[in-house]
Amino acid sequence: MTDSPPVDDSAPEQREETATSDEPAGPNEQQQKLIDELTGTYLVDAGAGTGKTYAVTRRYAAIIDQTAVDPEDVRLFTFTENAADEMRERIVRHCDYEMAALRDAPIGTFHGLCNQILGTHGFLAPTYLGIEDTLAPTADVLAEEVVEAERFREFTRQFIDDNPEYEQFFQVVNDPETFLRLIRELAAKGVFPQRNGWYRQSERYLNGDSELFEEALSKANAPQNDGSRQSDMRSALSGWSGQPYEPNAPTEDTVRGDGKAATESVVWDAFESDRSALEAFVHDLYFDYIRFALRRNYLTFWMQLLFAFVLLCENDTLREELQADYVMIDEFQDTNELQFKIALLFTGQDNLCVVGDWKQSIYGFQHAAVENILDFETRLNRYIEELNSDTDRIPFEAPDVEEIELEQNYRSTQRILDFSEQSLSLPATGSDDVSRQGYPSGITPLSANVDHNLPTRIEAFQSESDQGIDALLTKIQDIVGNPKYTIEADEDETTGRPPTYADIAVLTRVRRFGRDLQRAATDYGIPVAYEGGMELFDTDHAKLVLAWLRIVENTHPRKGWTVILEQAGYTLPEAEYILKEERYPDDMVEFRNELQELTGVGSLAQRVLDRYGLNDGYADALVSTLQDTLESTSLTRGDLVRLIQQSWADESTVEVENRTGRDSVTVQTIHAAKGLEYPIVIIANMNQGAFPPAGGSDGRIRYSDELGLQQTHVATDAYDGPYVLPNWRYDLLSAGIPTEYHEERRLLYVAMTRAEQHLLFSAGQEPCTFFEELDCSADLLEPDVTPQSLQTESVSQYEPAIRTSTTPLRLSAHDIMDEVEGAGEDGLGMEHGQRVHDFAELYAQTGNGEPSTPDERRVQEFLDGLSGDLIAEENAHLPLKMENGRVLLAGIIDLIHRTPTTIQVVDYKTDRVRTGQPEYRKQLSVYYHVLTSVYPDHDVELTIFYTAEGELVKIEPLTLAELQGLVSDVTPKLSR
Ligand SMILES: Nc1ncnc2c1ncn2[C@@H]1O[C@H](COP(=O)(O)OP(=O)(O)OP(=O)(O)O)[C@@H](O)[C@H]1O
Repeated sequence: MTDSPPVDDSAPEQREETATSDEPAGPNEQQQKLIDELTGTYLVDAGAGTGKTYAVTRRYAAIIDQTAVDPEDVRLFTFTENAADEMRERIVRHCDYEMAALRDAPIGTFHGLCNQILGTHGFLAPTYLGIEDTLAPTADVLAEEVVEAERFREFTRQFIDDNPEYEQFFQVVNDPETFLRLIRELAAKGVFPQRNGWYRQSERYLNGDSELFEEALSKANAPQNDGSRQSDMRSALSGWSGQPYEPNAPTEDTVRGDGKAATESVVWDAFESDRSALEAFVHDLYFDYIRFALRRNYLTFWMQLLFAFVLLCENDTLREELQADYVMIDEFQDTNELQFKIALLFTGQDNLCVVGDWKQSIYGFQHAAVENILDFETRLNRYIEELNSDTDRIPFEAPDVEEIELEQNYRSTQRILDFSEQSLSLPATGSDDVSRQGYPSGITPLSANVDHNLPTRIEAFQSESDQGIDALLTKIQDIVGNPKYTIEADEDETTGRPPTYADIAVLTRVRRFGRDLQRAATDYGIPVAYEGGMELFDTDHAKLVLAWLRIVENTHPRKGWTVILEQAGYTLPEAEYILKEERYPDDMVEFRNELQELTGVGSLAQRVLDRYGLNDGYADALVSTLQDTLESTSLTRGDLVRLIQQSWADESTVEVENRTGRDSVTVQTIHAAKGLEYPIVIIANMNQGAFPPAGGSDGRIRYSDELGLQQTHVATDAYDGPYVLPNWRYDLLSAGIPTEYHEERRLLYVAMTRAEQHLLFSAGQEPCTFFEELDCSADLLEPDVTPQSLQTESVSQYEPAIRTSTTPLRLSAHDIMDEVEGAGEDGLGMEHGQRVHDFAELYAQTGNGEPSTPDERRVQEFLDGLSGDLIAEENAHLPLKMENGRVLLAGIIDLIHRTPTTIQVVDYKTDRVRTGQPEYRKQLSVYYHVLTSVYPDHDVELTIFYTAEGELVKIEPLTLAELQGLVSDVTPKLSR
């Protein structure tokens, strides 16, 4: 803690007012500039609460109000569906369009907009990577990471069996999560495998970036104190000789040199060492996993972006068709490299506007690239060059970038704005020297533009306990109703009102603290509601369901019984006796038998939870998550036991949100609080190891921009192995990259700027460096919580935010057909029809098969007469956007006959009558619209081959609008 004087918290705000909260003056000058200047490339990198989103929505409105522009001509990327909806609402308020006209406008998340194009045009996208499987629009999108993790585990087991040559890597890493994280990270960079090698410029990334590394090395290996002290890198390498490296490792003297810096020639040799075996392994694992997913008909978010990118790169006609005249991206600091490139591929003219705040870039762990905004112009030009290297994909070059600064803040008091400026230059640990890192730490000062008449308090407090929870609760009790913490009130601007619980937000860097606080608060009767990701599998609910599943599925039933008996109050010796004798209580045996009768996992979980009277939000979340997991994967109930256990071990989280709307304190992680604002913010748990969090290192095979693909350990036969030893090359190289805490500082900035009126910091007995370095002295606070009775109306309940399904309603093409008498019948029974189809499929695919009926013979003759490629039994899926949701019409095309210019659809009918033809027309029309989008350069023709007569009948397709009409007739209640 610095010795600076305590903040004078009683001084009223001193600043120039330019607008009042009641009477906003309209856009300020800089906002107006952004709204008025509609063409060209703009970068708005401005602080929190400066009205970026406010200005972007008005700019969008101004663009579409131009006569020559329609909403379809403007693509706007956001980061959540909610943000997209809110944007639409805001836009409508400022333009001549009604909401209905904006419903189909391309405003949405990267995933949403990519999914849309994949649904209509993505069928062949995998072929561009040399994958023969197609991408069905019916593919499930796995939204939950736990589900993907389970699928990936299944994949790795198979991959290990099939690829014994990669055993050395599986010796080094034995948790599939490491690989999945690595694959996701590579995908976020735009690094993709293709059948032979890597896609486009991917390989460049894998070998590291020598310029970047040199830059880092020059900092880490620069002698200190004007050359009198050794470099950080050299001191980090002391103790090298004590490491169990392979015999080929250089000696400590060699790596450390005899001067003040480490020997760089050895470092560069390590940088350039051959890593082709590692690359080949990662390639095969990555490529095979994509194929695995396609074959199981699922996609993940990152795969959606990957395929959309590939499609936009490779299909020139489609890209040109989809390119918009104007492209805007909100929250640009959260984009990863691939998203930036995708947005560029969607940009048809030099009218690009990106808006964000580098200081709020806090999603590095999800691979957001803060450099996208920090080095916007350099990256923009590099990506355009990269994408245009072989053909002109982006129809403009190196645009002039105009930067617009927004400096007025519409949220916090001036005191808070000034105070939060320090966050980006505070050291995060004792050895973290921010001044030497050459990273932006200066902030454009912001001025408050809301009329704040009341004093601001900025305080820090500390207590003798570990986390400081009781002191924090004491402070909360002190704040509520206390005139010292008066906050603004709409009804009375000058005198304000004393705060309630709901005015307070407690923000924490690590999730677990939120739950600990909630528990302690509930014990004292203080209303506190945690919002954000919860470890759903680490609850009593999940443990009981798991225990019963173990018993029912007979997978370690002993473990299951132990939990159940303990829960029922049996002592350990009693439980042991029961287990030994297998004499379980009758009611439990009865319940087990009852569960064994149930088929669905949802109903099983529900019954278990009912038995224990667990019927809260967690229960709902658990049942629906388990149900979703089983539905979207081919897992059995037995596999589910493993999944729950693994998710529990991985601390996997499921989003829950508090829906009470009662008077309770909100507790959130800083990540969850981004974009929100509260009158009073307490940044809590500022303790050692909690901010920045301790541990959490990456896996043993990892990627970094500087070093590319690296393995931290190697499997070796040295020393009469086999052993897994630390990789000396990696240790040497990583010593050349200083550990950086920039994102932690940005998190601190985000946390501070959530406060409107008062800002507090809290720590326990071992505060973190941030807390100690704050320009605000801390008071010692003696915990003195007064137990109170929790008002029922303020009891906070966890309510899981159960994801509304983004999956379209699936219908079969047959669902839109009416039954017609005589149609579909051939008088020879259903089996006859099926046999004809089977024969036709086999003959088309292989040319083999002997016809056993006249119908089959006619099919054979017909097929023999076709000159083009034959594709039999192909799945077809037509996505349709309906008034109130999305529908997917699915069917199977009997035969596609493809020539260089035409696509002929053939449907075999064994009917003896023609009465069904108008209904078949509906079915074939579905195929028509699928195939015209898959083969835009071909003429598509629909035909029915009546096998009874050998007659080929041409069918005219219905329009899309007619199909939509038919769908709405059969789905009057479609409500998704
Ligand atoms: N010119 C203005 N006049 C009045 N209110 C404004 C003005 N500009 C922005 N605001 C208000 O300020 C608040 C913050 O605006 P907005 O959410 O657009 O900021 P932001 O820069 O996107 O914030 P963040 O960086 O935290 O996401 C909103 O309530 C918005 O309506």
